[in-house]
Amino acid sequence: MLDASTVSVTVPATTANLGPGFDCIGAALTLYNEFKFSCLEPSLSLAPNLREETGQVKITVTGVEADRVKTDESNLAYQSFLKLYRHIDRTPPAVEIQINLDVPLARGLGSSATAIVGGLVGANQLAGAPLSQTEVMELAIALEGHPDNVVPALLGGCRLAATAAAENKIDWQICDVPWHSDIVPIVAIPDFELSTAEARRVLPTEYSRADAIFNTAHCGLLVRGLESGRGDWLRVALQDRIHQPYRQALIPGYDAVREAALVKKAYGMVISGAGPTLLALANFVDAPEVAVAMAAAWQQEGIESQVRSLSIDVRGAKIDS
Ligand SMILES: Nc1ncnc2c1ncn2[C@@H]1O[C@H](COP(=O)(O)OP(=O)(O)OP(=O)(O)O)[C@@H](O)[C@H]1O
Ligand SMILES: N[C@@H](CCO)C(=O)O
Repeated sequence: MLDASTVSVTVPATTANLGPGFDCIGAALTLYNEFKFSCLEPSLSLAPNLREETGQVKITVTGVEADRVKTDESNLAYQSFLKLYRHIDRTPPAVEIQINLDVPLARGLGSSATAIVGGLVGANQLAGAPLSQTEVMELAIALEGHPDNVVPALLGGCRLAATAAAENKIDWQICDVPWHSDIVPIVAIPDFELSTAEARRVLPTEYSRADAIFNTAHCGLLVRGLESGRGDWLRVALQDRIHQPYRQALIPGYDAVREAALVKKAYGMVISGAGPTLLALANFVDAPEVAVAMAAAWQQEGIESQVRSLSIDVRGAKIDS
């Protein structure tokens, strides 16, 4: 079989958790990274005994904070590319990867998920699409460790992921969460990074029954609030006791930015993913003032930020061959 030799994959940024949906809810945003894969040689056909990685890769990166992304074999998009070839028992082709970034790194906007999804989808396409979208999704979740960024990055929209018991592997149920068109996601992206690993280290390993009940109730209300666009529900729903109380201290200016957003009638403000980006949800009428207030509040704390009113991406990872 001769594979297509060039494929380009555009992958949206994502905002995970949305307050109470820690590690299970996320939404794709209209901000994108692009990954272009060009085979430098045709890929070899099924050859389980030739599975050593060739190590032949050339990576170039352009766009936002391009110099911060590794261009050697440890690059996450390339590692994900290799993972798919390993999974299908085929030798990966030598490849050139051109990455163009618009999603800032380590800010809580799913940059790592874009690299994982980009690498897996690109490899699958170059290999002639041997894996279904569900199989690609399962590999992506395994690589990232949790589903809330990679699932919406792959599928688009706002998604809730839950596991079902299965014999030898985790069986995922993915549910789309309708997002009312009046609700605008506003991201305030500060000029400092916070790695997901660091933001997960500060979390407890056990929680009280009261906190578990609190988040269960708020997560249910969040789903209905997003669907209906009801402000009274969203104002209550965007509260969390699983991760935000422990992470706020890692984000200087958190209280001031939240207060500024709420004064301008945002429904609520949460940490986007593992932070440090802060996400406010507001009615489209109030969104412009909320955005200005969040930027001003952070500036008063001596922190530069970029604040953007975005929309929900409904397409997910998009392939151009
Ligand atoms: N386009 C990319 N190509 C290769 N590697 C990337 C790319 N984008 C991100 N990464 C890798 O992912 C790391 C950031 O991952 P991390 O999980 O800390 O942040 P995030 O994914 O931006 O945030 P969050 O998971 O909270 O949304 C980077 O330091 C880099 O190693
Ligand atoms: N649910 C994850 C998202 C970031 O990868 C977290 O909050 O740690």
